[in-house]
Amino acid sequence: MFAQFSETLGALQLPLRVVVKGGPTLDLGPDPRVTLLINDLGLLQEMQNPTLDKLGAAYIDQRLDIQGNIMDVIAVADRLSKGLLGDNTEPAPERTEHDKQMDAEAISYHYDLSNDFYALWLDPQMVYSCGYFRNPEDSLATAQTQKLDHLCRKLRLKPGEHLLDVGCGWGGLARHAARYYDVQVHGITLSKAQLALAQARSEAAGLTDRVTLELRDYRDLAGRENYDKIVSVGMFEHVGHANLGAYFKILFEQVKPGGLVMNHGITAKYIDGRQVGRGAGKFIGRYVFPHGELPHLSMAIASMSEQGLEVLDVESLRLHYARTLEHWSGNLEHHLEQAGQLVSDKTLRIWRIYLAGCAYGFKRNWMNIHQILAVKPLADGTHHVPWTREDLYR
Ligand SMILES: C[S@@+](CC[C@H](N)C(=O)[O-])C[C@H]1O[C@@H](n2cnc3c(N)ncnc32)[C@H](O)[C@@H]1O
Repeated sequence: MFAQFSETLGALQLPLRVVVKGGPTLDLGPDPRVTLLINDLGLLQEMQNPTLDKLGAAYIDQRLDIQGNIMDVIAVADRLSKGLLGDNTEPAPERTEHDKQMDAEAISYHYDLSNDFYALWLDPQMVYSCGYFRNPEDSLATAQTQKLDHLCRKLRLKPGEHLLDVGCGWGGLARHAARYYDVQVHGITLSKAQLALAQARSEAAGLTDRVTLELRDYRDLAGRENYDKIVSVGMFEHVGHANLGAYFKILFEQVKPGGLVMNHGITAKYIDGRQVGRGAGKFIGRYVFPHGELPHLSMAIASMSEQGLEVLDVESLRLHYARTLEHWSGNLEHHLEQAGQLVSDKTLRIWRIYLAGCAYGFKRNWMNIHQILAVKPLADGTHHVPWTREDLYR
């Protein structure tokens, strides 16, 4: 078994050392930077068909341990997987009918994990979405502040306006918009842990007169045309293809005529949803974001348009997200010991792979992220959005 394994993999010349527990050690190429410690011999057989979800699962289940820089580990795993399996793509994953209970459970699984754990590797504002790097060398904190401001500028926020933040996370955008743009923000989230900390932070910042945060599903927003502007950041990945139309319909109904809607979210590489990354998406769906779904940009735009939202502007921030994830992953790697005291070993293994793997995937164009700005036109079809983008960059 080991001879067959070494023959198949040796040809790939990977900078990889394989150490079999209680057995031999094998270098699969010169200068190994990554070591795989195989705790379960059965894995050698499975590694003849090394999809990334299988490799990830083996690590999570402790059948496999890793040594080396986590980014190198991901790169080597991908080379190994690609070397044996090629570039084949899988059909689109099965989509689920999302209901409120299913979504609440999925959100709680991910976001109610531990605020202290997230605080270890996010920026000080705890913004959990792609940053905006004016310069690739910007710090994470700078990039996140720039992103919050980029969104507020795109929304052309004016003092006294009412802003709905759908999926407000730990409230970073709500505080930024209230503090610097003097708007009234209503933020909703499905995570109890997020809400508690977001509320505490808005109280500590003395912003409770302008920031109202609550536990609420977007489907439970009451009334119509309550808001001048709506922003949704990193949330629509949880909506599901089946509910995309209903989601944008709610945003359309909630915004006043002439108001702007910003949808910032991750989008699929291919229109038909076929998967890239040899099982990477399967891993994310199984361990990280249950029932998460990525629509293609064209699908999001079509769905917004169908609901009456006129798309004005689209910006891809793909490489910004790769950089953001590199920061998150790097921060987590620097705090592994503390993290191990806050979450289980299994969770820590999952999040290590997820953050480094997504940094790798965004860099390689396995998925994208788009800010889509739309307007709900006035009754006569016009609107008052500036005729150029010049104001955004002044
Ligand atoms: C990736 S986080 C982004 C948080 C925040 N926008 C940020 O950029 O830091 C996704 C957010 O969407 C919220 N969310 C997901 N599904 C939701 C739903 N059905 N209704 C309301 N909020 C939801 C989650 O609770 C979480 O706050």
